Amino acid sequence: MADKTPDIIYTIVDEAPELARGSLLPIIDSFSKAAGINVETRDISLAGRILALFPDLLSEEQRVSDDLAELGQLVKTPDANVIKLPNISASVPQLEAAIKELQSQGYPIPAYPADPQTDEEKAVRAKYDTVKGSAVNPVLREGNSDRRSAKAVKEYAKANPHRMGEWKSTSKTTVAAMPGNDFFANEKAATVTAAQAGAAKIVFTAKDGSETVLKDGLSYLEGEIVDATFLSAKALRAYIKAEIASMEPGVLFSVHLKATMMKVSDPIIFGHFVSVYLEDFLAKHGDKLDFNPNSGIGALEKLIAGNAEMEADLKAALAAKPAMYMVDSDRGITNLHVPSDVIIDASMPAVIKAGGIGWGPDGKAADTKCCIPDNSYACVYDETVEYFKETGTLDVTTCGAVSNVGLMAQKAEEYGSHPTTFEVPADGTVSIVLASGEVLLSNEVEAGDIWRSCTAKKAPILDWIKTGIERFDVEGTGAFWLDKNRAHDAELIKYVAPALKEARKDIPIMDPRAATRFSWEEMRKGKNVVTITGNVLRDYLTDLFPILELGTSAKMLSIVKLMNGGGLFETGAGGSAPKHVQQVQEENHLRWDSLGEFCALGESYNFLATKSRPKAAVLGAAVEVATQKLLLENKSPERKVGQNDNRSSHYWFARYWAEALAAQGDDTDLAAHFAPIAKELVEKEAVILEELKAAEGDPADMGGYYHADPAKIASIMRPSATLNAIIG
Ligand SMILES: NC(=O)C1=CN([C@@H]2O[C@H](COP(=O)(O)OP(=O)(O)OC[C@H]3O[C@@H](n4cnc5c(N)ncnc54)[C@H](OP(=O)(O)O)[C@@H]3O)[C@@H](O)[C@H]2O)C=CC1
Ligand SMILES: O=C(O)CCC(=O)C(=O)O
Ligand SMILES: [Mg+2]
Repeated sequence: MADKTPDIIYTIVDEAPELARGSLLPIIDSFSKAAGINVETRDISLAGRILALFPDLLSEEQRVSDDLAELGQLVKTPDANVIKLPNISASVPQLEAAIKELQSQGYPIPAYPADPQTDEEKAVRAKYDTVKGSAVNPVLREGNSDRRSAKAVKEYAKANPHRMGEWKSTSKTTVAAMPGNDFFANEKAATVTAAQAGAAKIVFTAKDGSETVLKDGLSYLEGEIVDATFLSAKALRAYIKAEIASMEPGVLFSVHLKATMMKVSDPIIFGHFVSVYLEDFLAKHGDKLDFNPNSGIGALEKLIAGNAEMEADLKAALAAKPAMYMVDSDRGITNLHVPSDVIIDASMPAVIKAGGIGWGPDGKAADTKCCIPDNSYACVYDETVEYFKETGTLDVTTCGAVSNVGLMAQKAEEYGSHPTTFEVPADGTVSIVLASGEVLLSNEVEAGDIWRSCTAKKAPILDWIKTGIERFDVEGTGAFWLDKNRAHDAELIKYVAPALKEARKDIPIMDPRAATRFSWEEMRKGKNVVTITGNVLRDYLTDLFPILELGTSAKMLSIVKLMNGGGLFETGAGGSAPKHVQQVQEENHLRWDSLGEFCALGESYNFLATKSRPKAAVLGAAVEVATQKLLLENKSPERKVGQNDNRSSHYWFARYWAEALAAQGDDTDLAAHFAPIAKELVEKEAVILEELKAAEGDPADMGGYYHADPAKIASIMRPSATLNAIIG
């Protein structure tokens, strides 16, 4: 770790937010320096994390530090002040593409061993698995989550309603979950007692009595909630077949999972959808091909490219099934092409915002059946779809704001369950066995079932309840989203109910389906509502409500109050917007909106100000003024070449920020420093905007996708010499 913790750490990430950093960070650096605040970067990009795995194979110039490990330590200290932008949570196809790109740039790193055989291959695979999927957020999120829209952002959305598709009561769009034998139905849970605390392991016992330790070295704290559940592979396949068979004509078929965050379970579930969809093709050719359905139809297409018979058979196999919801109909990318293309938290709100429609292979909009296998959370989307069929399109000019307080700290619940998730090898029993030999929980399973155990620790649970009550007091309405009929939630209620009683708070505890309807009804009346939820619902709801209310979750304020006193300020509630990068590559227009970064930046300065740094308070207050003005003056990015884009919105942000600093009276030094800067930014408006606009229209060469060339990015993102000279 560096000698002195930087005042603020800004993260180097991937895709659109990384492009945006190229233009925004120089502005932040320059403004911070004037206030004696040092801002440093740390690299948590996918490429950076891959390179950090192989110091021994790289030359000195190629070697990079393991910044994620450093940040993982830092967030456990009170000094942490980290602005975290969204990063790629890599699926296997993304990981392979990033590795290939790095190899092509001369980095001698090994290929991803899809099917490791030798010890060496197994070791490489184990390394790569540490960067696969959501490998960053669970490490940094040492606190619970507080996500809401800033007042100015919400007011702007009400005054400037975004486009919404029309909901009709005749819509044939539905959500389809498994009839049973899923994670929800099979869940068992226990709260660890003082006597049970300590070491534990997960053991598989086959029918013949032979035992395999699936995971050793677990350790439970007193008060920790532990659960064990599984999803039956047979039941899953039967459900997929039944849902395909019962498709209505004209309706698109789709599946919505989180193969990135749920990196062990969900790629397997995705693979079952792929193999059932392609059953005719795989029956004929499967044996001849080294194809893992978990990688998707995209991987299969690459494998069979050039084989005319197989290509024709694949086409026929797909044509024999109902039309699929498309990721990109122009390029023929289906829902089942890549496991990370359709990610439920973003994909379901998009369907709902559009009025219950997806896009089919013909490029036309159509009603869509949305398969979400597990009943734990499918009910939220099912209830939402039914609610909109009943009540029609949401009026965003009058609806209230829905905020969330989510139990997230210390790898809470499903999002921390990757090391304790297994595809069961044979029929038998999976048990959690304590050091005493006591079996805490066990499930009878069959070969292929997906078994998993999740935990939630007591200290984060108590902190979450406290934070939830505080936000409820601010908003005035809301609920704890817990289902007394779900084993894990029933254990949580044993914490929540007494805490509410002790605090004399009358906050309802509702199951997710009831809470969904309650929240839509309350917010439709114009009320502000807090949803106090577990980790998965935190993720899902902080896209669902904002995407409908604000048009995008990128505008959310996303604060993680770290358990040991530090602050982690995330930008928005969404991801890294690959489509935005595509547009830059094609016509050099970046429609990424940095409003999330502005909100996080303001909070980060305000947090620094609490550590006796008064100038940070001045910068923070001015960021808020600038952000409000930017909204008021409509200077956010738009979608088309020639309109405002990310870079021009940063010009306006810098200008309004400098103007606010020049105008304030709390710190005369800062006012004097920024007065001439503000003046120059105003005077040179026309030439700066002209320089920025002149850069647009033609394809842009980034010199790499996952590991772009910093010089090329700087020239793409900072094309105004005039602005650069003023910023310095
Ligand atoms: N916190 C994190 O680190 C997160 C990371 N991810 C990662 O992000 C990647 C992409 O995920 P995906 O599910 O496609 O979701 P995204 O949130 O990246 O994108 C969905 C859509 O939301 C809109 N959008 C998102 N952010 C902005 C913004 N700042 N300004 C304007 N519009 C925005 C865009 O719509 P349009 O195209 O219509 O303009 C975009 O295509 C994945 O690799 C995933 O793992 C995902 C979620 C969180
Ligand atoms: O870490 C990830 O993969 C996704 C995180 C996410 O979607 C969220 O926090 O909203
Ligand atoms: Mg999310």
